[in-house]
Formats: sequence, C-alpha cells, structure tokens
Amino acid sequence: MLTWAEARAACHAAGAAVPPVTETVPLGLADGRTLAEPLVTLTDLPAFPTSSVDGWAGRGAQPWRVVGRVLAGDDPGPLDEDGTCVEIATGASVPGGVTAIVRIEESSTGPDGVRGEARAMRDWRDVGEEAARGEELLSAGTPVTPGVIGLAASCGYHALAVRRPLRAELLVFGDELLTEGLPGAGRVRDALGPQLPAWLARYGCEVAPVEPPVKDTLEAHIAAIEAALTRADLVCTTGGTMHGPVDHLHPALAALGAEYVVNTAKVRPGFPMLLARLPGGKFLGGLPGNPQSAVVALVSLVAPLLAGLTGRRADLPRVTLGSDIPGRGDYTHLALVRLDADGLAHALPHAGSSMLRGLARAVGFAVIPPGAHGTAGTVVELAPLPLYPGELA
Ligand SMILES: Nc1nc2c(c(=O)[nH]1)N[C@H]1C(S)=C(S)[C@@H](COP(=O)(O)OP(=O)(O)OC[C@H]3O[C@@H](n4cnc5c(N)ncnc54)[C@H](O)[C@@H]3O)O[C@H]1N2
Ligand code: MOO
Repeated sequence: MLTWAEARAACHAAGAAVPPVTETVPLGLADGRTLAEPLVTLTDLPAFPTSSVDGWAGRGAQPWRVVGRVLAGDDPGPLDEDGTCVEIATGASVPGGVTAIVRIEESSTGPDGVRGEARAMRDWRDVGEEAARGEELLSAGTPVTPGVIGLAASCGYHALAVRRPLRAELLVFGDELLTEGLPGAGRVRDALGPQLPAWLARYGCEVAPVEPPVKDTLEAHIAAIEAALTRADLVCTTGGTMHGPVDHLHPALAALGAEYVVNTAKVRPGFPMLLARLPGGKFLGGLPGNPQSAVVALVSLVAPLLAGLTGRRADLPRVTLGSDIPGRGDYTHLALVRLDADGLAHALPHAGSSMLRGLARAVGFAVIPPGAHGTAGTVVELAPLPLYPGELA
C-alpha cells in the first residue's frame, strides 16, 4: 500500500503525463484557467518614460518658463530649451530632454516662472523598469487569477493560451441512498451527489449534472462507468470501494481493463480510496462511501491529479497547530481543522468518517505524518478544501 504522500505524488505524475490540450481564450474568460505557455511580455513595462505625479517636467536650471502641457495619453515632442517646462499629469509620457519633475504641491509659480525642488527619488518611471520586452513574467502552469489577467492586459495581450477545462462526472453508488426526504428505516440521504460536483467545480472542472444513484449490480456499474467515460476526462465514483457483498467497483474496473495508479493508501480516514487509469487514458477516482472519507480521497487523489492534468504544481500550504492532534500509527492522519482568530489550526469535533458536521466548518485537513503526533505549536502541511477567501474562518 502506498503512503499518503506517495499516493498524492503518483496521482500528480499520472495527470502530468497526459499530453496537454490547449485553447486560446479572451482575457475576460481566462479567470480560473491555467497558463499553457509562459507569459512573455510583448512590450517594455512601462513602454514609455512615465510621470508618476502631477507637476512640472522641466529642463535645466530654474525658474522654468511654462511652454505647454502633457496629459496622460499624449505623445509629446522633446523639451529642446533649458529653462523651460511643461505641466505634466500622472501617467503622462515624459518629454525627451526633461531633467527633473517637481510635484505640483511642492512648487511655486511666480512672474518669472516655476520653481520647486525635485525629490531625490525621481518622480518618473523608466522604460522597462518593471519588465523588459521578451521577458518571461510567469511560467506555464501558473493559475490564471484576475491579477494575472491584469498583468497580461498591461503586457499587450488580448487573449491567453490556457489549458482546456477538464470535464468531470460523478457516479453515486448505493441502493440505500435517498435523494430526498428524511433518513430512516435503514436508508440515508445521499450526501455526496449534492456535494462533490460543487467541490469539483471549485477545482476548475466542468461538471455534468448528477444522475440518481447507480443500481448496486455489477452490470449497472460497468454500464454507468462506460457511459460516463465517453463524456468526461475524469469520472468520480462514491462507495463500493471495499469488498462487501454489493461493492462492485473493483470488479467493474477489472472488467473495463483499468490499471490502478493508486489502490488504497496508508491514510486515515479514507484508506480504500483509489485512482485508476482506463484504456484510452481517462481516469476514475474511486472515493469511499463514508462521506468524510470521500472528501479525504478528493483532496488526496483527485486534487493532485487535476493539478497534474492542468500543468499546475500540487504543493501544500502549511499551518501551525493550535491544539494537539493524535497520530494514527504508521498511517497519515488527515485531521479536520479550522483556522481560528488566533491564526492557528484547531482540530474540529465530529470528525468521524461517516460525519460531515466537522467538515462543514473546516478549511481542510492537517496532515499528521506517519509515526508522529501533532503537537500544538508545530507546523504541518494542510490538505486544503477549495474554499473562497470569505469562507476561510
Ligand atoms: N470489513 C471491513 N469493512 C470495512 C472496512 C474494512 O477495513 N473492513 N473499511 C471501512 C471503511 S474505512 C470505509 S471508508 C468503508 C468504505 O466502503 P465503500 O467505499 O465500499 O462504501 P459503502 O460500503 O458503499 O458505504 C460506506 C458507508 O457510507 C455510506 N454512504 C455511501 N455513499 C454515501 C453517500 N453518497 N451519502 C451518504 N452516505 C453514503 C453508506 O451508507 C455506508 O454507511 O468501508 C468500511 N468497511
Ligand atoms: O477510511 Mo474509512 O474512510 O475510515 O471510513
């Protein structure tokens, strides 16, 4: 059985080995995608010497005689004569020949012209100060954020080469599952069909609507997986990862000729998790049926696979523990934590693998390595849930 770290790495490598599919999209549609090519600036930044203040741009000794005005957007000719200046606006192109810029509020205007002291730190930006034309600013594999879009626009781009979004589909297994109403009489509500597509969408996938649970027969499992694979790059399934009387996932994978990238991992909870590669190169993530374990498998296997498939890295952030968290022997313990106002990661109660009460308040799972205990004050990796910033506390 692979360690948890090995399982993550295997999933990332399996995704990274798939040849990329690239498309070019307008900047306005690029948010959330991944750069397929390095972002190389098409221009010097700034492209022209730029005033960073409102004031006077003059040449030679003062007082300066005012000979004109340069606004942002103008393309001024040079100042040819010593003792002259132009009124200049923030963002305006600095005329050739200018030797100093004086801020408006640090100047005085008299009958003989303009006087004032230029600051030691020049109030204009030189050509190429931020970047030189042809310079690589971001590498391929960088997630496209609004900040990246803004940078690309200022570099002269109107579209970006990005990875195609991945199509994901979820199949829910379990005849005991109800899709509406109250649980009872041996039946529970399906807590994964409504939840996992939303997590997958947050990882950037296009997710097909979920169908009602697949019947607990081998034939129904094979048919559902085969059909989903015709549409999706990644099929996730829930339940049936063990070897109970109606656990059909492994036999279905065998019938379909799948090979395992990961077949169980030394992690608690969620060890029956799996990732399989189907003939044709598509993937199936087998998430255990216990609802928290399914999400553990999602962050453990599916997240690094998706990172690999989109050319992203799969590094984990770190958090400082605010409370002691027991280890799980030679298994990695993924412990639900929330970030409290003290900035520390605190273990959450209600963390049983069949429960979602802790998960619903969590930022992710603190990673307690094999053979260790988590003690308050130590720094550990966090396997994060894909939350939005306002959801982090
Ligand atoms: N003999 C053993 N039995 C089990 C072991 C073991 O080591 N030996 N491991 C347990 C662990 S750990 C897990 S996790 C589960 C994984 O089982 P499956 O992936 O085969 O899942 P199911 O048996 O189908 O379901 C398990 C549990 O989860 C409930 N479930 C399933 N799907 C959903 C859903 N969509 N929403 C809500 N709840 C769901 C299901 O009703 C069961 O209670 O195996 C243990 N058994
Ligand atoms: O690993 Mo199971 O996921 O403990 O419930």
